[in-house]
Amino acid sequence: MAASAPIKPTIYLGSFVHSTSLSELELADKGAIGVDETGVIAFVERAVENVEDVKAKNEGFTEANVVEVKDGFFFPGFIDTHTHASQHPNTGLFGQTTLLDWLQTYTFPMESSLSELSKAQTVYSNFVSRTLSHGTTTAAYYATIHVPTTNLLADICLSRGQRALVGRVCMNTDLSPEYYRDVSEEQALSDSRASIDYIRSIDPKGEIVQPIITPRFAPSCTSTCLSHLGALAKETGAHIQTHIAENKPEVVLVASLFPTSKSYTDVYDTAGLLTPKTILAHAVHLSGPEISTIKARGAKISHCPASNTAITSGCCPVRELLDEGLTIGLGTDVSGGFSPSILEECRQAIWVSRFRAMSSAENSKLSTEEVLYLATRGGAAVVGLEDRVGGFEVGKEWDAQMIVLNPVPEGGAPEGKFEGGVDVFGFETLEERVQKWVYSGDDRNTVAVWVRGRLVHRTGKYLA
Ligand SMILES: O=c1[nH]c(=O)c2nc[nH]c2[nH]1
Repeated sequence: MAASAPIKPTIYLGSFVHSTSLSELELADKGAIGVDETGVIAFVERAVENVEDVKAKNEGFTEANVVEVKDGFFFPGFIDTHTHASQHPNTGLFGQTTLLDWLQTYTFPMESSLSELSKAQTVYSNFVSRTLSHGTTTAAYYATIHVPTTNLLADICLSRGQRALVGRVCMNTDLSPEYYRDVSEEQALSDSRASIDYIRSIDPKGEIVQPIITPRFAPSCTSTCLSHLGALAKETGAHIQTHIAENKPEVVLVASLFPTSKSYTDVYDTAGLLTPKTILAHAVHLSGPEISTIKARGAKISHCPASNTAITSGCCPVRELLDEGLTIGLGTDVSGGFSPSILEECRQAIWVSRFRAMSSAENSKLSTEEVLYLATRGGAAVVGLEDRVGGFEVGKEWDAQMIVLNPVPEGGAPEGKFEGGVDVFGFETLEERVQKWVYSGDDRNTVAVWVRGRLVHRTGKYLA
């Protein structure tokens, strides 16, 4: 279905849960959320006893569809602020490597092979299906240096209805192998421009897909290349994504490659790459002055805890970054990260914060409420969609997932009865159900997913 084709007004009936602030969730037991024919939330009602009354009193909803959640709740779609679609086949493959040798051993060979259209079609279609199945309604994607297959990823997101920022990766230094690098600064610029133009041609209003300028990271780009990309961002108003201060040897490498820069952050700042539309992934090893500069420029942070642990980059001081007032979302960072699930990233963010609390930083523990905020409203602010998605308010678009929690049945699973690894017994409060989902849930609990009111994923038994 075309992204802007009208849909039937629908009332989403039953419990809903969303963040109202960093530390608070609203848990509404008997909700009714009306979504109009454009996919926008028209009303949000609480303590609903009878859906017929809701239909009668809301103009345009007398004939509305009703989608009811039983044994679960509606939750905002997840926002993955940093992931590499092109590394998906490597998910789980990282061995004992750390960032710089991991790139050479696993990442560049895989990415370079995605010049092939048929392989890219298979990998990207699969990854979009996989992330949707985990409730990811928006993703900031890295593709590869290849324009045709980067554009293909944007086509796939648009046709599947997943919101996406799609980036053609730029890298022109000999950190990358000869078989996989931009041959010149000019090519990095012109290929980036070509991909921006294409993505804007298929979705001129950027309702579902938008381009994002993607210098891989400072060691992959010459300062001229970075400056060209900063100027391109200014000219086109496009978003920017890159990596920063992920591991210590990388920080040392940047200092040696850019000896006149004050810091890693300064390399990007000098090139005009730190803007309110910039997403900086990792940010594990930043100094105080760097944090101040990032804040002053309004750039955003993608916290990628699974990846930071898997390739042993470090423990990002998220509590301190939040206290400094930075805007933060979560990123799966496949395939440094080993899971395409933002729910998994919520758990990993909590664990990393607790390991920090047990070692040095007592007050660093993140709560369930806080990570769910980062996964939704925080992520929305990171990708510049905070006015449109991330929570359930009138005027926001219906990007949502239906979560169902069922106990494991004795002797097997009767048709339509069993979803996932969360056992509920009927006496849990809604708050307890949410906690249990965060710690033991997975994609089996995500039985349906919508973007702008359109169904983009469902399990076989639901909403057939
Ligand atoms: O986690 C990461 N994944 C990458 O692909 C990458 N490239 C530079 N720095 C990186 N970090």
